[in-house]
Amino acid sequence: MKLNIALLPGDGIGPEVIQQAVKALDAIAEKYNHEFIFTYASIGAIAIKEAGSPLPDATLKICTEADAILFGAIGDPKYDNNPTAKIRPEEGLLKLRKSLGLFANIRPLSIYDALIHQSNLKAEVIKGVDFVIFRELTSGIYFGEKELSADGTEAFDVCKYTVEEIDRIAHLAFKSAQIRRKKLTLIDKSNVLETSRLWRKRIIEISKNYPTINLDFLFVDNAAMQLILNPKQFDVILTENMFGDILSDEASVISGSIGLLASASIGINSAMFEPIHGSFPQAKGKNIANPLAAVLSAAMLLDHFQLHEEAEAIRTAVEKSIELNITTPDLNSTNHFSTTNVGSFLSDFILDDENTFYNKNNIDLGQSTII
Ligand SMILES: NC(=O)C1=CN([C@@H]2O[C@H](COP(=O)(O)OP(=O)(O)OC[C@H]3O[C@@H](n4cnc5c(N)ncnc54)[C@H](O)[C@@H]3O)[C@@H](O)[C@H]2O)C=CC1
Ligand SMILES: CC(C)CC(=O)C(=O)O
Ligand SMILES: [Mg+2]
Repeated sequence: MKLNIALLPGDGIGPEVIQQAVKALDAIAEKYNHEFIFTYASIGAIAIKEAGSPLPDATLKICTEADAILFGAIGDPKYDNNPTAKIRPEEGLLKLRKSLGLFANIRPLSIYDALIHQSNLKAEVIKGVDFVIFRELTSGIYFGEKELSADGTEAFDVCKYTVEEIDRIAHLAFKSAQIRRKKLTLIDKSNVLETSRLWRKRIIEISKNYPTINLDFLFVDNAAMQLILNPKQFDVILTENMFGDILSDEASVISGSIGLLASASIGINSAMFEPIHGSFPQAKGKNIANPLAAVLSAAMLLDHFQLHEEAEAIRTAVEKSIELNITTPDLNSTNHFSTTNVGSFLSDFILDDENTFYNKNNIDLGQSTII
C-alpha cells in the first residue's frame, strides 16, 4: 500500500519520539513491501519562530492532502510561563483538530504484564485493566468563546455543545463497545453543568439503538477516584473534551507511564495519530523520552488503513522491548536505554533481526546497562 503521511514533530521531545515512529514505519514498509511517503511540516512553537504562526497555511495544506498525519507534541516553557502571550503553540494543535474535523480522540489503555509490579498502584488493582477513552476533541470549553476583560480583572471560557457534536462521537463509542466487552460509561458533571445534562439526555436516547450495551454514568469527580480505585470496571469511557484530556493523563499512571499512551484523532475525511503526552520540555535533547506512545500511535495509523498484521508487528516489538527491559528511564530504574536505542531495537525486531541490536550495542541483558 502507498500512504502519504504528513509528519508534524512539533516541539520539545516531539521530534525525538517521531523519529522513532518513522523508524518503525520504515521497517514495516521494508518488511511488508509498502510505500510510506513522509512529508514534514511545522507546527507549534517552532512554527511561530519560523513562520510567525503556530499552524502555517502550508502545514494545513500538507495535512489536508495527506492520507494520515503523525503528530509529536507542541508547547514551550517560553509560552507556558507567559500568560499574556498573544499567540500560543497550543493554538496550532487546536486549530488543526478543528480545521480537519477530528472530533473523536480515541485513547486505549491496557497493561503490560512486565510492568505490573512497577506501577504506583497495586498489582491486583491493575492486572487485566483494558479500556478505551472516547474523548470529544473539537468542541467544549477549549473551543468556546473566551475573553479577558479590558482591565484584566475578569475572564471567561464558554463550554458549549450541540446535539450533533455529541451524537457523532457517541455512535463511535457505542460501536466500539459492541465489539469489546459491551459496557459504556458516560463521564460528565450533569449534577451541575447544562452541557453535561445535554450529553446525558442524548446518550440515553442513542443507547436505545444499542440494546446490548450496558450503559452507566459517573460524575467526573467520582470517575477520577474510580480510575485509581477500580480501573477494571471500565470498558468504553465516553466523555467531553476537557474531562477526557484530564482523565486520560490520570489513567496513564495505571499503565506505568504517560509515555506509553497512544491515540487516534478521527474525523470524516482525515485522521491524525498522536501520543497523549505533551512536549516534556525538561527532556528535550536528552534522548530520554519514551518513544513508545508515538510508535504505538503509528500502529494505530496502520490499523486505520486495515494493516492489522503490520500494526500487530509494531505492538509485538513494543511488548518485547518492555519484556526485555529495553526501556527509557520512566519505565525502569535499572537499565536505562535512550529514546534512540529503544527505537532501534523496535525497528531491528520488526525486521526479524533482534540479535543485531544486541550485537551492535554490545548489550548484555543480564547486567544493568546505561547507554
Ligand atoms: N498534545 C500535545 O502536544 C500536548 C502539549 N502539551 C504542552 O506540553 C508542554 C509541557 O506540558 P506538561 O504539562 O509538562 O505535560 P507533558 O505531557 O509534556 O509532561 C508531563 C510529564 O509527563 C512525563 N512525560 C511526558 N511525556 C513523556 C515521555 N514521552 N516519556 C517519559 N515521560 C513523559 C514527564 O514526567 C513530564 O514531566 C506544555 O507546553 C503543554 O501545553 C501538553 C499536553 C499535550
Ligand atoms: C493543547 C492541549 C489541548 C493538548 C492536550 O493536552 C491533549 O490533547 O491531550
Ligand atoms: Mg492532554
